[in-house]
Amino acid sequence: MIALGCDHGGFSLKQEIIAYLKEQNLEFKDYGCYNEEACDYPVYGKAVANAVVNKECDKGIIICGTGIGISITANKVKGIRAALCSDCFSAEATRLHNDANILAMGARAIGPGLAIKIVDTFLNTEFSGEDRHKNRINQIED
Ligand SMILES: O=C[C@H](O)[C@H](O)[C@H](O)COP(=O)(O)O
Repeated sequence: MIALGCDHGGFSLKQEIIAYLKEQNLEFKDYGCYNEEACDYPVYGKAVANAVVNKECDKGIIICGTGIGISITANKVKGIRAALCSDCFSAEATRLHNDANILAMGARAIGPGLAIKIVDTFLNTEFSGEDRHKNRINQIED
């Protein structure tokens, strides 16, 4: 189950991602926002982060204008490793090395075509499980 969240700046890209997830028969829960009316990204970043740490969802995807505010918010929640990605290399590397559990993107920074590729890469790359990476993740948790 994938948790989705955005602010008004990310709403339209989130709709594109929802269409893609439906096409792929992937289950998701949408934690808002639900329209383009101005709102505050911390509300939705926190909701998705909580859904992931509480194990209601396995991974999260969060979007705001830049992806920055909403990723800063999510990373305040213990256990969250949110990665702001605007390329597929980073999306793959953050799964392999950081076992990132939330993908953040900036809807004003990248287009929907690239965003979908990034989502696909993020969701289809497993953590490498290598000891050096586990050790570093443990240090983050500490
Ligand atoms: O990091 C913050 C996000 O990019 C927000 O989406 C952005 O600050 C919203 O800006 P505005 O309220 O001017 O639409």
